[in-house]
Amino acid sequence: MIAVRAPATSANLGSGFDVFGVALSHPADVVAVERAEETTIEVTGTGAQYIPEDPESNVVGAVADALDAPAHIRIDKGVRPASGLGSSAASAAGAALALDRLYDRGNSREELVPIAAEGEAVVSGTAHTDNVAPSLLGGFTVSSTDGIRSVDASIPLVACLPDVAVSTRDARRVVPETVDIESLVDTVGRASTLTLGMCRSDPELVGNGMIDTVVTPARAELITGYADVRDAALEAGATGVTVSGAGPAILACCRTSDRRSVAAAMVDAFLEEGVDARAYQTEIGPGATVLDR
Ligand SMILES: Nc1ncnc2c1ncn2[C@@H]1O[C@H](COP(=O)(O)OP(=O)(O)OP(=O)(O)O)[C@@H](O)[C@H]1O
Ligand SMILES: N[C@@H](CCO)C(=O)O
Repeated sequence: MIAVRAPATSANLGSGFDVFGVALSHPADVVAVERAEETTIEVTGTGAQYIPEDPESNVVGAVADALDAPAHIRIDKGVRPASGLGSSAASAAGAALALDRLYDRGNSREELVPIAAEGEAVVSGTAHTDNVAPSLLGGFTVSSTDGIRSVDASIPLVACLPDVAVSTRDARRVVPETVDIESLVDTVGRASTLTLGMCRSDPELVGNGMIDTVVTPARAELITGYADVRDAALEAGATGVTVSGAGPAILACCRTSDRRSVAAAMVDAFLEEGVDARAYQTEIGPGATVLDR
């Protein structure tokens, strides 16, 4: 039996739609695999009741197929589904690494990224890699048409998750189909600033680079209280705020000294809108790890 802890992730970071992603130090899924004649799946943990155990519908079924690695797969969910925190990606990345090691397939983590992305296609309709890449590689990742690159960065974060669900499939429907040149120039500038900030582990630059005028305004409409929660986080010291992945989680970048008050301000602002929420005080962390058992 092999068990892997695969972390939650936050994709997009505002200006890097479908490109940027970060691994979060917590929460995480744990995926345990044992060889079997055919794939069966068992799911426990946060939101398990909303996750299918049928291999055709669960992301890990597609990963087992892609690796030709049938197994009994147990998923202990730490990352709530439809959260914007890469819940499906954590399971897919964990299964990819665990099954690869179980069957000695010898793939590198980079080679496992497109395999894990097969799982993402099952739930969102596209094999986007911006969540599975950080869950496998850790740090800050750039999924570009010319490859996937990662860099370690030390950045404190708050991921505030309201008690509502937004599916990635639905949130992709509101993404604008065209972009004007002014927005393009602004986005390239912000994304470049964010990348520099990651290389320097500078929360100020990362926060400035998270501003996005293209996708985030449309996605924010799907999240009750978004503007109030963003403003409360900025007032409490956040250096930048955006929708995490496809939402409804909201991601704030901050300095370590402000993280606790940013988290409290975000939860309170959601509560004022009548929405229960929990805040993860987290940071950029490592990729999936094989557990000693
Ligand atoms: N192993 C799994 N873990 C989580 N969700 C799964 C899994 N397998 C299938 N699903 C389905 O995927 C959907 C959740 O994935 P979705 O991409 O919408 O959310 P997310 O991964 O939290 O979001 P995001 O990609 O925006 O960070 C739910 O419908 C859920 O039933
Ligand atoms: N880039 C994807 C990530 C989903 O987590 C999207 O925003 O639709």
